[in-house]
Amino acid sequence: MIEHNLTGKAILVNAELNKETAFTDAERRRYGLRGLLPPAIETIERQLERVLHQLAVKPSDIERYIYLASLADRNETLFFHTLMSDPSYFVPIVYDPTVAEACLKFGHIMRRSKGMYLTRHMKDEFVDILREWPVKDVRFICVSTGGRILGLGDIGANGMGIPIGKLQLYTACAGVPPGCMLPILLDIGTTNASLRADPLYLGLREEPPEEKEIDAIADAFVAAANDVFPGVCVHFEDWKGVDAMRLLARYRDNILCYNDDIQGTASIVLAGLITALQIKKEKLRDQRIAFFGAGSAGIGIANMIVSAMEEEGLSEAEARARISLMDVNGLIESGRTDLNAWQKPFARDAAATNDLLTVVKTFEPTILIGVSTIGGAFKQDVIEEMARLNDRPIIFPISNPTDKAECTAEQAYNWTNGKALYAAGVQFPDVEREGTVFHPGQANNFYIFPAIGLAVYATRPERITDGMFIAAARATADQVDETARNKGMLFPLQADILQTEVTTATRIAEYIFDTGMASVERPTDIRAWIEGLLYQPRYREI
Ligand SMILES: O=C([O-])CC(=O)C(=O)O
Ligand SMILES: [Mg+2]
Repeated sequence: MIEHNLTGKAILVNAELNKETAFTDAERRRYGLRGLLPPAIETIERQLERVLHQLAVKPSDIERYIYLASLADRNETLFFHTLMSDPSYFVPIVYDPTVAEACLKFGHIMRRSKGMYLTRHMKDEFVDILREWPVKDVRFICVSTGGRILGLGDIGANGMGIPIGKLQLYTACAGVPPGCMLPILLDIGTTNASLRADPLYLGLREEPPEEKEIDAIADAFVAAANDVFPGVCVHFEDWKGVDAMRLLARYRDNILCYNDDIQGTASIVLAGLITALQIKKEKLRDQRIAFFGAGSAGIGIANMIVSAMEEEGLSEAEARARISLMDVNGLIESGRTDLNAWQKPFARDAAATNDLLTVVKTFEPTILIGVSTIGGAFKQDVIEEMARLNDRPIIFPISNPTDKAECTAEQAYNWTNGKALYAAGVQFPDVEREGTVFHPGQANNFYIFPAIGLAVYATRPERITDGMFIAAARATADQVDETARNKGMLFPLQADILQTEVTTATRIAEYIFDTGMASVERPTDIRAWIEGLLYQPRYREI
């Protein structure tokens, strides 16, 4: 039973309460809905049929995205029922890659405002403004400045599509109840001059301030969020890389927060590597890993790999020596004077170069990871060299959306004679080659952050640690069985995403209890307890 004091039309425009044609006769009488609805009384399954019919006649995924966004505004239950009925079909529509197009066009396609917009000019009033949010028990805030959205760069307030989409996946992929979530766009301005010149742009038409001011705004924001919503988890998403790393370091030991681009991405890449190395029957500690890209994702992955190698007995220095990074200015090597604090520990004593092929030839990596946002950066000669050096090269071009991937699945399989163990940030279709079907993996953090969310929702820890993300990686990898691995599959099936993430969340929760970080009592059966908390996309009595 949902508590409320609404009647008539007010119920039909409330997305949480609205059931449209599924209101029973008794509810229609009780709330004065009789003449406001057509006489048919339908099940949610019949309503889903109508949704699918309407989606089928849309000409493109962006149109389907717009339709689904309006459905979410109108009828939350039916929206999640739709997503959860076929996650492998719907995730690419409400999330990457379609959400990329939606963000680029955000000011043009917007219908109804969702979540909250806080601007830098409201800094002294963040508390009062957050109190305007109608829900008091907010447990998750996903906040972005839009400073680096996916591989699209700075798109300012257009980035709002990302906090909205990420939080929808907490529910669709891990069953976290949707009412406790708040997407926020923290508008600090944008460096994107063409957006600032677009008459339909919805954000501040200003350059962002300097780092010190950004930190002051972020400080005011996290303080206000914790003041208004005690116990809230702040999920940072798609900030400019250096801001992301600096602010994670600033807050991770002081408040309940995480950065999905740094920790979530690292966790899913680690999961893919664990599976790939199970296929190869090798250890992580023996690998040599080359990164093309050394921003927040690259550094996040590199650091998590170092931690995982340390667990296998290497020292930190030994682990770092097995990693080579490149950024736009070339190899991260000790002669560089432009390295940031997070890159410096990875500087190698090697000759300066900005040629990836040279790095591959000299460093001889077993694993190549792309986090550069430069589409097509893994050229044929680079991939062929990886195949010459390795019987089964591991190739992970993670940048997204699709046209930013450093190489496609088809290229990787063709250029390695089908030997590559491949995963990208977006889902590429299966590739058929000389009678064999290859299944490219999707190393996307959506396997991880909803499960972290569910575990945090259940156990209420005071901090989020890298250990939780490593536990999530291992749990995800453990769910790829031998039959799947034999087919070269690196991740669990997306069709089973809810079961997968509940299992992952159970493992994270166990870790949280084992390490004494939970603030609730340990139940005897953690999985059953977590299952009891899951949101069900079914109509409840009102
Ligand atoms: O959203 C995604 O698909 C992955 C991600 O975090 C990013 O690219 O920033
Ligand atoms: Mg992101």
